[in-house]
This record gives sequence, structure tokens and C-alpha cells, in this order.
Amino acid sequence: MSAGDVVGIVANGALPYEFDAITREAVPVGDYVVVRTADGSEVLGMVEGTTINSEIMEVARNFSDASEAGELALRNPRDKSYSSHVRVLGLLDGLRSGEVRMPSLPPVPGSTMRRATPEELSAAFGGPDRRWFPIGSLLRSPSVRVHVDVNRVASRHLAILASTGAGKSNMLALIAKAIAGLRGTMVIFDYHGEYAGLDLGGRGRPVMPVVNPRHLDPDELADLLEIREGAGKQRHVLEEALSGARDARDFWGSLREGVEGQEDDREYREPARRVADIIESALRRFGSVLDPDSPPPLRLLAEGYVNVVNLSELSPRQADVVISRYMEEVLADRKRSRSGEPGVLRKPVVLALEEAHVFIPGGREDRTKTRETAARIAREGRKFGVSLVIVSQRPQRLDQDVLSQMGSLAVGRLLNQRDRSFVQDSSEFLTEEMTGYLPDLNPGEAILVGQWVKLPAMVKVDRVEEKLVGMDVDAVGEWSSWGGPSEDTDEFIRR
Ligand SMILES: Nc1ncnc2c1ncn2[C@@H]1O[C@H](COP(=O)(O)OP(=O)(O)OP(=O)(O)O)[C@@H](O)[C@H]1O
Repeated sequence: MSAGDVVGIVANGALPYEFDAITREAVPVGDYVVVRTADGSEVLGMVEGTTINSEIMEVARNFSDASEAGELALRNPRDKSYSSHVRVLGLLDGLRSGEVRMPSLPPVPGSTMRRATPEELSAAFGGPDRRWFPIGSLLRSPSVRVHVDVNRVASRHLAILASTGAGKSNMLALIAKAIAGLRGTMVIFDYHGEYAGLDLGGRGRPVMPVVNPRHLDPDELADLLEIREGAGKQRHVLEEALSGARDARDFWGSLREGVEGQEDDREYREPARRVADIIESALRRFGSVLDPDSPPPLRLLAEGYVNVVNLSELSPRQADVVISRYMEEVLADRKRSRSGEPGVLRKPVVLALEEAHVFIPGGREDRTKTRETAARIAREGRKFGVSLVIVSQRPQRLDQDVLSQMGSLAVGRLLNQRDRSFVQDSSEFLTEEMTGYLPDLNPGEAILVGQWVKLPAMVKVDRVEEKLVGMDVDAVGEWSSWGGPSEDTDEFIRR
């Protein structure tokens, strides 16, 4: 069957925005088709679901019936009927010129449905100007390149959701490369240290996650030092000591003194000792993150670059403090810039957060600092040119309010049913049929919906060649590449 061929006939009950068709053979989900509406205009549609029915099999009620009926059905080609459910995407004429206009009339039942040609699809998915960048090719028409709108990513937020290993970081890397190419500003909160080796054409910048403890509130410092949330007395000791140390020349010396000074009070003796130990141990482990002489986060970010904040050495709670600090300051600075005051970041900023379900969780009890800030950015960031890209493999754990504010979605293979339902409930863009298809996607394939694409698209995403971290380890290959003679157990024990 070649492109443009008639593939089906419109069935009864067609609506302007969706219809069923009886098809010649099974039409794959994700295929694009063209039908004529009652006034003769051509509309483009996407196949969202396909069913194969066998009349003979209908009567089979037990195994022997079924196996006999199955044989008969296989021999009789007229036994099968094929049907597809099609979502109307827009008038073909409008799509050719980049405009999405819906028809006001449905297609006429009995009229023919043909496959869209690669030329029609290339016009619909093309990128007319530099706002658009190519992210991959249509899964069902590989010659058609699919472009996405960077302006929408930078103003209306994006969620990249898929199970582990389905290609989320690869997609974020592609977006980072596009933004770097446009000399845009992006901050990636890199929880696994995955983006260090990315080729950003000289516009990537590694950022150490340094935080100045003087600028933290007592709870934030307690979180960074990993004082338990329920340890009220220890937190109180720290709070008292911090108020005296904030402006001291020797911050840590003054903080220690402030803590030790509270050992005279019997009630706080033990908590103060514990806090003194915690401070020493924290400084040994991640003293480099807490620098009382470091500039505020904004000074560490470079405008016009992709700033990669490496959080791989931090615990989730520490990373939470760092991320929320950076996000808060970026938002506050952009508000200043927008109101005409001198800000550091004069142009829009895209903030990308990996493992978003850890930092923007939905549960009432999981109150992270990042969640508050991210919720604010999701709601009002658009006005100030701050957008979020959230990346997660456990969407059901995400804050639903934040997820529902995402103007665009890239959803890859999602195996967990609850994850799929959660995403569908949180987004106006994903239909039930599309959601049902998510478990069948392969790594690197995704459904793109929302404002960053002209039309919903099932895409084979381009692979970022240099992005090697994240690849599954070839353990067998690596083990078998040992050089030299192998040592037996006795030799090993003697050694
Ligand atoms: N578009 C693609 N084409 C081909 N291979 C891809 C594509 N995207 C990802 N892969 C491959 O799939 C594997 C996982 O990719 P990636 O690290 O991007 O997934 P992930 O969803 O971020 O995984 P994790 O949740 O474990 O971080 C890698 O080996 C990567 O090279």
C-alpha cells in the first residue's frame, strides 16, 4: 500500500473532531490519514486505535471451538473486518501554512479515507523558522522530520515522562543542544552527573552546587547538614547559633562557638553536642558545597549558556535545598528584570529538573522546598520568562498541580498503569487511546503533544551520540575483556 492510497471508508456517526473508519487492512496506530468533510475541505487525522474482528471467532466459547474457528478464520480472508478510530487534527490547507484550524463539519460516512503523503506531513511538521528545531522523525513515516517550538518550551513548560531507560535524558540533551545553539540560557539540575560530557558547541558551563550558608534560613541549613526534621532541639540549637554567625568573619568558627555555648544549658546540652558533631561530619563530607565566601547562585550562572549544576554528590534533601535556592533566585531576578530593575538574567531562562518526582512530589507529607518554588514557577513563570522542564520516570508521584500546568508533554514508554492514568488525568492533551499505546513504545520513541508541536506526533527521537552515560552497562562485554591470565582462587587467597 503506497502513500496517498485509499485505506478505508468513513463509518456512520462521524463527528467534526473524531470518526471511525472501516479499513482495508489494519492501519497502524500513529498513521496519518486524510478525509474530506461535508463541504469538500480536506482534513488530516491521526489513527488512535485499530481493531481487528473475526466473525467466525465471535461464536467460539471454548478452546476446541476456538481452535477450529481459528483455522477457518485464517483460511477465509472475508471473515476479518478492520476498523480504526481517527482523531481529526485540523484542516490540511491550514496545516500547510502552519495554522491549526478545526473543521466545522464531519466527514461524510461512506467517503474514502486515504493515507497522508510524506509531502503533506513534512509541511505540517516542518519548522518554518529558527523557533522550531528538529527533534526526530515520525515513527510511521521516517522520511518526515518533526520540529518542535523552542519558544513554547521557554514559556509554557514541558514534562518529559517515561519509564527508566526509555530515553528521557537523551531528549533533554537534544533540547539543551537546541537551546545552546540559539544562545539561550538554561540551567540543568543534573542529579546523576549525566550531562557533563554533552557537546554544547562551547556553550555549556559546569556549575558546582555551591551554597553560601549565610544566605540560608535555619531550616535550609539544618536540611543541608542533614539534621533530622523531627529533631526540634537540635534545630533550635542551630538556629540560635546561626543568628550569631551569619555576619561573622569566621562563619564556621562562630557557628561552632554558638553551638558549644548552648551546652551550658542542661536542656540543650546533648542536642548541642550532637549538632557540633553533625557540623564536623558534614564539613568533612561536603564542605565544598557550603562555602561562606561563595557568591549568590545567580553569579555562578552564565547567561546565554547551558549551565549544568552537578548534584551527583548530594543527598536528595541537600539537592532539594540547592535546587530551590537556585530556582528562587532565578525567579526573583527575572521578576526584577521584567519590572525594569537591573537583573543578572536579562533574557528568558529554562530550568530543567531531572528526577522531578523526588523534588516536586505530590504526597501531602512530602513537602520539599523545591515543590513550593516549582509550583510558583509553573503558575507564574511564563510572565517573567522562566520555564520548567520536568523529567520523571514516576509521574504518579509528581505534584498534580505542577504537572497540569505543563503546556507540552513528551511521553515515552510508560509501563506502569497508574503512571499512565495519572498523566492522562493531569493533562488535557493526551487522549485515552494515545495513553493506551504508551506501553508499546520502544526506547527512544515518544508521543509529543501540547503547545510545542503543531500536531500530536508519535516520534522516533534523534539519538544524541555523545551522550553515553545512561546507556545500559554491557557487563558481559566488559568482564570478557580482561587481559592476561586469570588467577585461580588458591592464588588469590595466598596473595
Ligand atoms: N532516541 C534514541 N534513539 C536510540 N537510542 C536511544 C534514544 N534515546 C535513548 N536511547 C538509548 O536508550 C538508553 C537509555 O536512554 P536515556 O538514558 O536517555 O534514558 P532515560 O529514560 O533517561 O533513563 P533513566 O531513567 O535510567 O535515566 C541509552 O542507551 C540511550 O542511548
